Amino acid sequence: MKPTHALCFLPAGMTSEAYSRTDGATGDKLASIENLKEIEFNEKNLIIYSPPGVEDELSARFLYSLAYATLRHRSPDLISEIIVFLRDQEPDIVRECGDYAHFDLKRTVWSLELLRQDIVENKEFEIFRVKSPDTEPWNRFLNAIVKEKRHWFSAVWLHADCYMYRRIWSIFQRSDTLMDYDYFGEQKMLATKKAAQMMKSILGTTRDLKRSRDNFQRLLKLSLWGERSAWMSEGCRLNDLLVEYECDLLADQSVAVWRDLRHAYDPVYVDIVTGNAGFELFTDLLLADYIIRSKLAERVRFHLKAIPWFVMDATHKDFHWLLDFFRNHEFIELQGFARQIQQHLQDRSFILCEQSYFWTSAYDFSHMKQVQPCLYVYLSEASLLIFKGDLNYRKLLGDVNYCSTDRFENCLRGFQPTSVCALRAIKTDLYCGLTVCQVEWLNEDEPNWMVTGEKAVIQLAVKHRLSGDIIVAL
Ligand SMILES: O=P(O)(O)OC[C@H]1O[C@](O)(CO)[C@@H](O)[C@@H]1O
Repeated sequence: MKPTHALCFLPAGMTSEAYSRTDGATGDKLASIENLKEIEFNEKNLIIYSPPGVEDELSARFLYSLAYATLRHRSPDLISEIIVFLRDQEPDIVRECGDYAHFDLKRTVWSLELLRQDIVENKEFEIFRVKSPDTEPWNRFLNAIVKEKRHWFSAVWLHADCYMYRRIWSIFQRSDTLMDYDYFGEQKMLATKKAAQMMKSILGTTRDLKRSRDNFQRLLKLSLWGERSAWMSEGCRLNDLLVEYECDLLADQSVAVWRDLRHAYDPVYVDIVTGNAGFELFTDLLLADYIIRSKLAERVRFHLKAIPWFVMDATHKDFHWLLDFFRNHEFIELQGFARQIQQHLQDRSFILCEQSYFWTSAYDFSHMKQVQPCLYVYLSEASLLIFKGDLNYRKLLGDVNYCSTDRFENCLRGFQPTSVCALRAIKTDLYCGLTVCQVEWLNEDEPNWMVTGEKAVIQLAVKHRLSGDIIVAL
């Protein structure tokens, strides 16, 4: 069942009556002018005054949707925040990137302002002109979108979201001095530093955990909840928190994941398509370390992002930065963990997969077999493929507004190189695999529950690999 989002995502400052009564006669004058502007924008851009229907693709063309609220407010705000950040950090950036960065920054800020304006005015998507390894595939993707879906507010939301992050990156690619600069790097590093104490105490609690179903579930759940900020607060205890979070798990197939892994044929590989950097990446490493030490698999392979992505996503650079951070930290527990990871990398029980731009394309995963067959085959060598986070979940479902009770495996639309597990803290109005009425009950309690990241799911679609059968026929 799908919820009605009628009251959840009204644009800021707007009442539901304002939509039904457009005369603006009541209330404060300024608010009415704002309301009128919104109405004008909506009419000009053919915004539909309803939430998406079942099996519609999410899009900002639906007024009552998170996509609309994001494109109308959050995305332009995010670009403004980058601009403010660049201005504040100019002296540091010039120190890091060289004197000429001063001039490049001016041009970069100007281009970011234009991009912001593009979104605000609902312009058409443009093809990319700056040469990068993924320019051609991106342009092929953009050229294949039907004309009516090439604008920010008419596009599939997933496409618009990914396109925005790729556009931001391409602005930085235009200048020699800033092309390697990670504009989200500072946030990722600060968050990691804040979490050091917590990571130290978790390492203390999880050291030498024996192979058991309970311990596996504990580490899987830790990796799921890895981005919750409560972890950072002083004095919180791992087991207490995991117990407290249990009631926020709307679907929990962790036992099935354990069973699937235990019965997998050799050689057992587990692939993790990571989400956020910092503390969340630390929890992924902890899970991977446990998988190797308890001999559940002989190899864990990590897929990281090739470019700065959705603010906190982990890139290869973030991975190496985290290792250095641990190595040089005053806490001996963190130093020890760095040595352990280094050892896994050396003996190839941990593999950092070759950088793939597929993860930072706008393709949903059902297109992988056709667009990136080598990656599909590579993933099919694994016995278990774990996807972290909300964005990966949207890519699994192709941003299709499935009925919330539809089975997870039926919503993957053919993408199943192997057993697929989603560890997802819910941040978007998109779900499947839930029980009847679960969404309605949650809506009654708190209409915005689906954007807070407080509820989560562990879901699994099993695909058994036959013994010795590593390569999947395309
Ligand atoms: O870091 P995560 O969990 O992948 O979340 C990214 C999500 O954040 C959002 O920007 C919404 O908060 C979505 O567009 C996206 O799905």
